[in-house]
Amino acid sequence: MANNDERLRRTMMFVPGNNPAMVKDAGIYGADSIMFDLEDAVSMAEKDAARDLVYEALQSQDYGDAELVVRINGADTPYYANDVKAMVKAGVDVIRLPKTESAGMIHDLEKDVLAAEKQFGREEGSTHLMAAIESAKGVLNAPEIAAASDRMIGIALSAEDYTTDMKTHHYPDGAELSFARNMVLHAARAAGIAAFDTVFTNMDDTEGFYRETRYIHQLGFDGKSLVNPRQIAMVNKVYEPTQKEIENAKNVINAIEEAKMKGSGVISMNGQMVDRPVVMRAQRVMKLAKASNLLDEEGNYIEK
Ligand SMILES: CC(=O)SCCNC(=O)CCNC(=O)[C@H](O)C(C)(C)COP(=O)(O)OP(=O)(O)OC[C@H]1O[C@@H](n2cnc3c(N)ncnc32)[C@H](O)[C@@H]1OP(=O)(O)O
Ligand SMILES: O=C([O-])CC(=O)C(=O)O
Ligand SMILES: [Mg+2]
Repeated sequence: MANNDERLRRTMMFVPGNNPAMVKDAGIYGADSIMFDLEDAVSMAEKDAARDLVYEALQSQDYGDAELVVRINGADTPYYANDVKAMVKAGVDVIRLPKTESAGMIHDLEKDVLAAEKQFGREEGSTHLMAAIESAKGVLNAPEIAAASDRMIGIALSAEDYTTDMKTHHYPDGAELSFARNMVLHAARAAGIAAFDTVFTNMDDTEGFYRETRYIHQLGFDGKSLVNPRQIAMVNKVYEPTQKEIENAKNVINAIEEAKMKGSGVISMNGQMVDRPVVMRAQRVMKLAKASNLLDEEGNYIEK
């Protein structure tokens, strides 16, 4: 299993790498992961300046507990080699490869990252990777891509490019994304890594954003790529467990602890069987409850 480090990744916010104010303030909004973009948000003329800006920020800014991700330019561009070197040198947590179509692209990136880790004295294996799936070919190869490296922490569906490749666009009901979402999600789960849903670009359509987020939460995605800080609280709201779910999760965890002391791995609670999968779901509920500030010091539910 790859880097399934149990970190919560509900929100991965794109920050244009050429915007000094946005890069500087990116940590104040509370995203689980901050993703500096060197690719499509940055014009050709600004590629080198954006790389320098993000490199400096990674060295000097305090982004708290957020995971720091950089979307580099693809290997078929003249920017890729310098992007990889600079981001590894800066000690980024995760490199996101855009428009990934094969496991081979991840293997090539892995070699380049390892060479950079050696060159700059970084711990070997410390730079994690993720892939954006943005085409029919990428979707069909998603299982191999997700399992391509022990450095992989996740894969993301990127619907803007994907729907263009499929000769359609991102509709409100998302029917055109159904196959891709299910492929990406199954590929990620089979590889033991995170799955991220696509960006939602209409900032004024709050109801549409909630509808889409509730849907991908129900499917089982870890979270979404975002383009705007206003979307963070909305995603967190959807991922927030209810009081009933929290109380049930606590009861499950207490019951299984008691059962373990009696030497049993399965028990019945209020007539319902409690075994490993139920306990794992309960643990995830408690982690989400904690991240949503819904627990006091004793782990009891607190009304917000
Ligand atoms: C298909 C793809 O490849 S998507 C990925 C590439 N695209 C991007 O990275 C775009 C990222 N998003 C943005 O640039 C912006 O959110 C836009 C252009 C979509 C909207 O911008 P605005 O209308 O200014 O947004 P809004 O009014 O909500 O901004 C509020 C505050 O949040 C800041 N902000 C907005 N978006 C971001 C962001 N993505 N990262 C960091 N800060 C941001 C603004 O600078 C502003 O700060 P201020 O109050 O200190 O001035
Ligand atoms: O990765 C993303 O979510 C944004 C993106 O590039 C796309 O949708 O094409
Ligand atoms: Mg794209």
